[in-house]
Amino acid sequence: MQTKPFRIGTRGSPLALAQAHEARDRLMAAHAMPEEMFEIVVLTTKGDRITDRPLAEIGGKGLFTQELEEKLASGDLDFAVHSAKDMPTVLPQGLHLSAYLPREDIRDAVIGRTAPKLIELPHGATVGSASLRRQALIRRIRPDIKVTIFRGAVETRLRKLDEGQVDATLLALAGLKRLGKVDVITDILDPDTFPPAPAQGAICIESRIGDRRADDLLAAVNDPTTHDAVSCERAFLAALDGSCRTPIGGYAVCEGDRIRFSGLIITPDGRNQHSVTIDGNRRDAAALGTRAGQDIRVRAGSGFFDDWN
Ligand SMILES: NCc1[nH]cc(CCC(=O)O)c1CC(=O)O
Repeated sequence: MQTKPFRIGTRGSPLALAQAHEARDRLMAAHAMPEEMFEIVVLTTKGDRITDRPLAEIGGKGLFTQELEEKLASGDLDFAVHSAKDMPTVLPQGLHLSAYLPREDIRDAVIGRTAPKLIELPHGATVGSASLRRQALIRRIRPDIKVTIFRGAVETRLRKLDEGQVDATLLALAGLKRLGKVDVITDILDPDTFPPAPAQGAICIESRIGDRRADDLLAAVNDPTTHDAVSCERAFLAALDGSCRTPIGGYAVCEGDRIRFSGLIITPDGRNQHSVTIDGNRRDAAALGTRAGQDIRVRAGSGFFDDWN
């Protein structure tokens, strides 16, 4: 019987802590283990420290994960808990995403101050968001809207909105639910017209490849439906661009042994886009995502990516 507690690494934001606690609670329940068997270890990442510049500018993917992954690789941590949406498509050698907790709602939520819905905002209104995808999708509906960079923890963004810095902001419904803040939401966006980021709403657990003790423990909390859907979405992202500089949206839905995926790429001004829908057997989830990404890549041509990079 193992007696040394498992060390679970997480960032320190309220959302990250809520996710780490959810992971620990599910592990305790699945294995009838006491709380003392899990130690939550809080680390600060580069993405947490730099809050005044767009993520794509600081260096894109990996900003929220590098410190955790170093400690995971060195054996200082047994697992790291992340928003799957923040994970690079390529992980450091020796690490893998070994479990996905049951997914929360995948949709984006609007928190409107001067109007509840995007289409009702005043002409020339300002929306705060640092996400290229949200920026592009907003401009597709409302080219007159100004999107300004809006970063920081969910609480910080809500405070800036309250102070009147912007007319509205967009946040993942999943994060607001996990923080118990759904009361601020004024509208929820349809994923078919406003596709979420790949892996949005999913919590993943990263561990060392070949760590049998970790694998045995994590298998009991893995949700196969979330695993397959997110694997498909991440493969789509990987086939297109891992750099975080291209607005990409898409989501997969599993039904029985089938999976259906819809995705798009769109220019930041919202004027040009290519979309794809594909379905197949759940067994081939990742291959379907890859094929969808390659299909879009061929149709868009390299010029589509060069135009603004
Ligand atoms: N990029 C930051 C980030 N990473 C995960 C979430 C929300 C939770 C999730 O999507 O699972 C957020 C904030 C947001 O987009 O509102």
